[in-house]
Amino acid sequence: MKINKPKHDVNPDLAKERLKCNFNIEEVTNIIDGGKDKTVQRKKIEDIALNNGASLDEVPEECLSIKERYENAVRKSCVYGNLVRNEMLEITGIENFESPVLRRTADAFFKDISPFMLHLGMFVPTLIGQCTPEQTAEWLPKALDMQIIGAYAQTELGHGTFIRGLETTATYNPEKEEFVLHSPTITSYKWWAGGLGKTANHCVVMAQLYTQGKCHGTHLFIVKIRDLDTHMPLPGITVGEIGPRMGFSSADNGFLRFDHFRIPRENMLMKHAKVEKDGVYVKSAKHGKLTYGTMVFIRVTLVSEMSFNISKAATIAIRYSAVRRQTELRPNEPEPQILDYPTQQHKLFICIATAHAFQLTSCWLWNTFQAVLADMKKGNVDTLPELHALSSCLKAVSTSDALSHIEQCRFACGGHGYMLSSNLPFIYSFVAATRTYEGDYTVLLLQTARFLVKASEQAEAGKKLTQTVSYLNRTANADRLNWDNTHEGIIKSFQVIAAGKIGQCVKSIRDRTASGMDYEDAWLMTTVQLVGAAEAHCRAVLLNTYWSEMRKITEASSADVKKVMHQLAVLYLMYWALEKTGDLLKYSSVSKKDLDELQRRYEELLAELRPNAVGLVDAFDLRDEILHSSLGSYDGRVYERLIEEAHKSPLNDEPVNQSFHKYTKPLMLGKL
Ligand SMILES: CCCCCCCCCC/C=C\CCCCCCCCCC(=O)SCCNC(=O)CCNC(=O)[C@H](O)C(C)(C)COP(=O)(O)OP(=O)(O)OC[C@H]1O[C@@H](n2cnc3c(N)ncnc32)[C@H](O)[C@@H]1OP(=O)(O)O
Ligand SMILES: Cc1cc2nc3c(=O)[nH]c(=O)nc-3n(C[C@H](O)[C@H](O)[C@H](O)COP(=O)(O)OP(=O)(O)OC[C@H]3O[C@@H](n4cnc5c(N)ncnc54)[C@H](O)[C@@H]3O)c2cc1C
Repeated sequence: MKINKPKHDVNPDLAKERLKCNFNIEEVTNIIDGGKDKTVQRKKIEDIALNNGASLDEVPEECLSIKERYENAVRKSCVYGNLVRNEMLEITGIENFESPVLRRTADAFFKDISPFMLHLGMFVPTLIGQCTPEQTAEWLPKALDMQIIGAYAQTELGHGTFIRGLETTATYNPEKEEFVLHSPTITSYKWWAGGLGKTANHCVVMAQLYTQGKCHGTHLFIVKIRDLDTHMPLPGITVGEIGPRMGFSSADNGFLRFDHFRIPRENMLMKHAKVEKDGVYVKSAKHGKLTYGTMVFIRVTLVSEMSFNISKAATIAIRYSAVRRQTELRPNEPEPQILDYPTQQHKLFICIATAHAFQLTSCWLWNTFQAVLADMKKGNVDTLPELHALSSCLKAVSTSDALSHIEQCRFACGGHGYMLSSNLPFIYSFVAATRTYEGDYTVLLLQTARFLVKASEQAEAGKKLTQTVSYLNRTANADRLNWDNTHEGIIKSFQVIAAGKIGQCVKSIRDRTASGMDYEDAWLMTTVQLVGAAEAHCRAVLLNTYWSEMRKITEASSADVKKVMHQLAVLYLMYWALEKTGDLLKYSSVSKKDLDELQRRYEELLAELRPNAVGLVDAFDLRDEILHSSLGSYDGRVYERLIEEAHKSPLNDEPVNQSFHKYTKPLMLGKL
């Protein structure tokens, strides 16, 4: 594999690490990309970005003012958008406009985020999923060609989670064949939509549909909010940016208020329901929640997005840990590389394993999603509830795990990890938002719990369950599992934990209703346990999927690659078994001796993986221009880069800052 040659000598410690690596790095890269041809395609697309000015910021993004950051991000988005439409989509195929490769390449342009991300990320998928064929023909080519730029305006100031509580109204007027969009209250302001504040000229709006005097619940509408020539907001539209946030600093999350704003009837997205010219409401969907389709789609894609973000953080922290030396172990001996500390390995190797676990699970989830779409095309919506339950818990757990692993990577880099130039704070604050957006962590786990409680009751009644919950059929009446210290045994024990927790929830709800509580209150009182049960189910799914997909995907691999991929998966199983010892003690016959043995094996495994650590992150094949990190670049010039970045601080533009003469000196002289 052609590695982009570093311009400088590689740090000697890092160079030695690469010599220690005992597997074929390119083979692992191909596995991660999904095949050799995919690696070639990815590199081709990355080359297009890198040869066209990506990563060329004279002043680092973080040193710009809010306005400058936004304007710079728009400039780069236009260069990038143009490359996407003219060159990259030709390679991926237009149907793969959401390809992870495009997403990954975008990072070569944006350290933080593109104000156009939601255009491709949510606006376009909504058009694809919610339009009739006529509407698709009208809007989609314009959106893909970026003749119109869109946002997804669902959340309001008063409601994000509870979609049924949204207050924006779309009232149909049959005389004019128009909908009137209105924001009746302060809490009905649309709030948060990415790109809505300053960038978008269109948006998809979720609003309560009224026709013939009746409310039919939330539906989607496409709305032009700005003049395409002047970009001025149209009369009846108040639109702006919501203000600085923890991350997303180069984008324009927006607010939007409608004052009796009129749109043509055809602007209701009518794939699943429509309003006839005379105002008659017709529902064609066989499932009530198909208008939520974009959210399901994004939840599915976020699992792969989390893999990518963990792989960036792990690459930075592991390369840095190979370069960094700290603390004498024995007098007069060189200080060890911090990567030699088992505590450091404990923080970091799980990140490599998790990146693989999420990548393989995301491919499996994507295939499940495609199968459900195919079913729905044939009019069968029976598989949707399982997909919703699965995508909800995997979105919740993958974003939450990614966040804590990335924070560990930052801890692993000590003080330098706190520098924006390390890129870890950017990655962290980007991922922090994913735990909330597209469905809050707790809320989504409670969605999965609804499905699990029903499934458990069906298992109790002797019904055969679908694949991801079929373990409930086997474990419904199991009390404590006999501990079996094999890999399959660990996976089974997680299924028994999940089944036990779900069973306990069902019992709590029944006990509470039996003592006179109504079902809603009994459910509410049990929600802490229900979240735990859904998380346990998700862990069982993740462990099982990672293990079985890893074995499948490495069937034809070389022995060394097989070995290291196997070691990572075993590490993942052991890590989670040790994290959940309380649950294992409760639901299996595991003994203190078994757990001590597991701990010993885990520590040995860290040592076995140690020589391959740098090779494993090199296999993620993240070019420096995508990584943007003073600590994580391929050549390991950590200290030189930290100094170079420090010199870029605008505060170093002059030797004395004017504030000295204005304020400090008068203070020193007692003249203030
Ligand atoms: C041009 C240059 C471009 C440069 C950039 C390049 C970028 C490259 C491409 C980018 C690629 C990828 C990046 C992607 C980035 C995305 C960024 C996203 C940003 C964030 C966007 C948002 O946040 S949008 C807003 C999201 N909001 C939410 O998620 C809200 C959460 N709430 C809900 O989902 C629901 O309201 C609820 C699930 C909590 C409950 O809903 P509701 O009250 O209506 O339902 P009920 O409780 O009554 O349930 C009834 C039954 O329905 C079931 N249900 C609920 N939801 C669903 C569903 N979605 N599907 C199926 N079934 C569902 C529910 O379980 C109930 O079932 P029963 O129990 O059987 O009754
Ligand atoms: C960076 C970012 C970008 C975003 N982009 C967009 C966008 O482009 N378009 C868009 O429409 N929206 C967007 N959002 C909004 C996002 O989807 C919502 O913030 C998210 O769905 C959570 O809703 P909320 O803010 O109302 O939180 P709330 O629902 O108010 O949550 C607050 C707390 O209450 C708890 N809670 C709420 N309901 C329940 C319940 N039923 N049971 C138990 N606990 C509960 C939650 O767990 C949480 O702890 C974005 C948000 C962020 C942070």
